[in-house]
Amino acid sequence: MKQYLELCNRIIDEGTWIENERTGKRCLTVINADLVYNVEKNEFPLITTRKSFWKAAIAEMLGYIRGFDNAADFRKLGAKTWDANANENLAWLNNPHRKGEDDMGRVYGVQGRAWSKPDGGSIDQLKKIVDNLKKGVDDRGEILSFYNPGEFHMGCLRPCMHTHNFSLLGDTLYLNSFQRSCDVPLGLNFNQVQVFTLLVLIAQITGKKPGQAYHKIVNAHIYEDQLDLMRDVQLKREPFGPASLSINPDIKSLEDLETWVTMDDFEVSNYQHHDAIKYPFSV
Ligand SMILES: Nc1nc(=O)c2c([nH]1)NC[C@@H]1CN(c3ccc(C(=O)N[C@@H](CCC(=O)O)C(=O)O)cc3)CN21
Ligand SMILES: O=c1ccn([C@H]2C[C@H](O)[C@@H](COP(=O)(O)O)O2)c(=O)[nH]1
Repeated sequence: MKQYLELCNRIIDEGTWIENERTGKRCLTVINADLVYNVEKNEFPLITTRKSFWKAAIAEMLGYIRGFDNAADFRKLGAKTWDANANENLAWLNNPHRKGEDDMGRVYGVQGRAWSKPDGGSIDQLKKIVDNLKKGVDDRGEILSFYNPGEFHMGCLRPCMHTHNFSLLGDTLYLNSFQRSCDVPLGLNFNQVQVFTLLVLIAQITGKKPGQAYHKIVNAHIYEDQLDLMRDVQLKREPFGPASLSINPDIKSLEDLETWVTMDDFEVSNYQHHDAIKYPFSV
């Protein structure tokens, strides 16, 4: 929580106003933030200075793991987060690659599970990582990358958290996650939960112990219409102590994650938080 608050304060104290063409809004912006989550000690990085909808964040990550390309599938799992990008952005609505209502195109999980090969067929990056880690193998290239510039024109948004790099030291699993662009009031609240949960899940299904997760953010911003709420409401509140996450121990394989897992398989304890804050969302 402390590192989140420090980043928010840093943006407010040192940020530069940048005009963003895609959304037509100005963003108060800093470059480079490094967050670390202690997954080993189960210090779940939930924001406490407002209510966090952590189940939607995990649902979104599970949708990426399943390779979803449709906002309706995310909704069924419990995340409405892709509705706007799939159905309200004019550039995407006019894109000939859009397959209709709720289609997100070739984004995130599609790249993670079915990266198209130029010579035909596709690559399942996540399955390769899980298979290797289960055997105790880290080939120093255990990388799940959603960033495929050759297919940006076929998706509604370029991935923000674009790369997850796993590493094995003995039987401890580490994760470095890279994010190019971060909406700190809304997105980061979700992304922290996702990095943490991804490491816990992959450690659990490969029989490893989770260590630390390292989260690198490049462009960290607050949109102009979010600033007052962040500065005058959220940052005035006193944070509470960390919560912890528990996951159904029956989840044992990638196939389990792909087939029967729901949000009922995740529980949070000791989550003390202030009231919800409704931040504006920019499409
Ligand atoms: N401008 C922008 N910011 C983002 O954070 C973002 C995007 N676009 N586009 C793609 C995804 C979608 N994400 C989202 C979308 C919506 C919420 C959101 O509205 N969260 C609310 C309520 C969540 C709920 O009720 O389930 C929140 O208070 O956290 C969060 C992350 C993160 N990403
Ligand atoms: O997981 C996510 C997904 C998206 N975001 C934010 C970051 C930006 O505010 C927008 C994406 O806009 P770009 O113009 O493509 O950078 O969505 C996030 O914080 N986390």
